Amino acid sequence: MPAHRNPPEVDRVAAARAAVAARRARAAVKAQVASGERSALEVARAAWSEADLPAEKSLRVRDLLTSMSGIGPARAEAVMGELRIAPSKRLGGLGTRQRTALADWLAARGRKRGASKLVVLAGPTAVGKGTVSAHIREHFPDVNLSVSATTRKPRPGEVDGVHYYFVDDAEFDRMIRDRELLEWAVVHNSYRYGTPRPPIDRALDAGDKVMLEIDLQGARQVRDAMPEAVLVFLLPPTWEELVRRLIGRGTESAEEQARRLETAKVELAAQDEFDVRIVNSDVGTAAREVVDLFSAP
Ligand SMILES: Nc1nc2c(ncn2[C@@H]2O[C@H](COP(=O)(O)OP(=O)(O)O)[C@@H](O)[C@H]2O)c(=O)[nH]1
Ligand SMILES: Nc1ncnc2c1ncn2[C@@H]1O[C@H](COP(=O)(O)OP(=O)(O)O)[C@@H](O)[C@H]1O
Repeated sequence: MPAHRNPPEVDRVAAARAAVAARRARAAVKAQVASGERSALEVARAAWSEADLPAEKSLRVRDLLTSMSGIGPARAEAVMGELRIAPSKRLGGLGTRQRTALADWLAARGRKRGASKLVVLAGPTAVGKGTVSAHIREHFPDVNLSVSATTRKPRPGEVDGVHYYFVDDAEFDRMIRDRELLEWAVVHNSYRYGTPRPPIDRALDAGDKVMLEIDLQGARQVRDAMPEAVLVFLLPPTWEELVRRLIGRGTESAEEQARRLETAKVELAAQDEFDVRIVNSDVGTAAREVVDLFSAP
C-alpha cells in the first residue's frame, strides 16, 4: 500500500491542477470575446475592477486582442507596440496610463464597428429628438431610454420618473455633489438637465442597450467620460424644415423661437464632432437607423 504522498509532491499536483483550471478559465473568457458575448472592453474593465476575477486579471493583453475578430498575432503585436504595452503583459499588470490607452483604443475600435451598447442622440432644437426617442420607446422596448433629472417644472401630461425626474435646485446640487450625474448642462439658458449615472452603469453591466437623448454639451461630456459611446447627430432634411417644425410645435414664444434658432445654427456647425449623422425625414426610418447602431459586431 503506498504511503501518502510527501507534501512537496502534493503541492506540485495541486499547483498543476490550479494552473490547468486557470488556463481553462482564461480560454473561456477568450471564447466569450470571440463569440461577441462580451466585448474586449468589458473584459478589460472587469480585470481592472475590485472584483475577484482571476481569469480576467491574468489574461494576457495579446490573448485578449487576438480573441477579437479581425485581429491576428501580428496586428496584436503592432497595437501593443503603439500603446507601449510589453508583449507578455497581463491585463491586471497594466499601469494606469496603459489601461487608459488600451481602453481608449478598444472603445474607438468598438465605435468604428458599431458595437457599442451606449448610444447618445443629440441634435438641434425641434429636429425631432423627442419624437424619434418616443418612437424607439414604443417600438424597441429592449432599448433602455435614460430618464434625466431636470429642474424645470413638469408640463401637462409629463410623469415624474417616466419623462424626467423633476427635482428642485437643492436636489440637483446634491446629485452633482454626490457624483450621481454622468453629465449635466444648463439647456436653452434656463434649466439644468442631467443624466443619472447608476441606472446606466447597471444596464451596461447587464449587457443591455442604453440610449441617452441629451443636448450637445451633454453629449460632449459623455464622450469624455465613456469613450465607447456612439454619438449620433440628428439632422433636419433642410433648414427651412427645421424652422417649420419649431414653429409648428408651437411650444415657444416668438422670441424664444428666435433664440433657439440662433443656437441651432451653432449646433449644426458641430455635427462633424459626431460619429454618425442621421437625417430625420421619416420618424420610423430615423428611429430604425438609430437602433441599428446597437447591433453586435
Ligand atoms: N445635457 C443634457 N441635456 C438634456 C438632458 N435631458 C434632456 N436634455 C435636453 O434638454 C433639452 C430640453 O428638453 P425639454 O425640456 O424636454 O424641452 P424641448 O426642448 O421642448 O424638447 C433637449 O435639447 C434635450 O435634449 C440631460 O440629461 N442632459
Ligand atoms: N420626421 C418628422 N417629420 C415631420 N415632423 C416631425 C418629424 N420629427 C419630428 N417632427 C415634429 O417636429 C416638432 C419638433 O419635434 P421634437 O421631437 O419636439 O423635437 P426636439 O425634441 O428635437 O426638440 C414636433 O412638432 C414633431 O411632431
